[in-house]
Amino acid sequence: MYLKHLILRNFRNHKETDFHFSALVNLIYGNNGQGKTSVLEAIYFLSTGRSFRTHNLSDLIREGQQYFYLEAHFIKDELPQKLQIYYDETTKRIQYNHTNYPKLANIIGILPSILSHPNDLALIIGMPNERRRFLDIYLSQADPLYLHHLSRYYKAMKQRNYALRSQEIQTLSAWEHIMLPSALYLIDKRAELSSYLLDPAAEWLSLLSNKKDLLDIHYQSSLTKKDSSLLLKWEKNRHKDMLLKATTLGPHRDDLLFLLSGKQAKNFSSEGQKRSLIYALKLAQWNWMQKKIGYSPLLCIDDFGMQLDPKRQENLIFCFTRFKQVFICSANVLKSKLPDTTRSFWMERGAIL
Ligand SMILES: Nc1ncnc2c1ncn2[C@@H]1O[C@H](COP(=O)(O)OP(=O)(O)OP(=O)(O)O)[C@@H](O)[C@H]1O
Repeated sequence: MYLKHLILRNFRNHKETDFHFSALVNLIYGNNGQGKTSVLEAIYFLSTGRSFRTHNLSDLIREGQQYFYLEAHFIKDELPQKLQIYYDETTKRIQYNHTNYPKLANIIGILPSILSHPNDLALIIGMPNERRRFLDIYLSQADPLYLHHLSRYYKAMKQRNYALRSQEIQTLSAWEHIMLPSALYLIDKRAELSSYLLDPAAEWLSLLSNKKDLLDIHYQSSLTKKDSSLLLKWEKNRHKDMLLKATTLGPHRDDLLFLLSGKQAKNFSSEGQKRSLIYALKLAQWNWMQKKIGYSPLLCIDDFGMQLDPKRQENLIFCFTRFKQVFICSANVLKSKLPDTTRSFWMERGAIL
């Protein structure tokens, strides 16, 4: 897949910006606050129907304007395709080729992408829910059944929590029986993804760090080999859960552990090592998604090379040569370090100069 042409109209600080991208590396560079990240935000929006900076679509409309419009022309399955999104305070229009879609959620999967953003650090230093979200987002994109079980599990668990709070002991078992198949599906798929990510992520990290950082990933599940019945555990925990008014065990409490050279990255690794680990995970995710969907997703990297030393930055650039289409945003990356085939766009006040 290859994003050829992108139009941003009244999107963030872009009035009307027209990008003709290279099928390989694209560098969007310029000083702070000029509209670089907004380009990646537009690509992410076309990919997921969401922004990674706001839940409020009005924030995306250029100040003083009434609407925003995005148009992407891309080649997929060797065919030229087009995706358009228009939004004003009252109307949303989503058109994929000649079909109109009612909801933004319908566009998920049309223009798949992997984004690396500075906030991704939360994946390592943040709470376990950040790491579960990381797994859930990618599993849901690639497997509709996962999304079904995720929603089914959380809905049933909410009901179980309600029953715990209102002391309706007789209904607990029914909710637990609904939660069980979905819980098992979520745990199984998350463990599978974690173990799949390990090899490519370890390989990318070794490349980035000149073989210094050795990665290990463990999915910490509520279901262990020693104690394999969730149903029995929920039953055993009912008294405790009733006191705490919440379900204390299940995939909603699971976590992902990142170890660097045997030590927990969250507590032991330097900032540059954590950033390198994030890049390695994102590149591994790209590998995983490509395998799942059968073609290359777009790779978007915001604030390229942040906190990496020059050698690691150089290694990261070398990694790009293994990918198809890449979009890099940076306020300071040197053009000369990037491959000769890179197409560069210098941004100033929401326009290409
Ligand atoms: N709805 C909007 N209308 C107009 N301008 C906006 C809107 N939303 C954000 N901006 C402004 O757009 C500018 C560009 O933001 P963006 O994050 O894309 O910049 P950037 O070039 O990536 O900056 P940095 O290098 O600092 O990350 C910012 O100055 C921001 O205040």
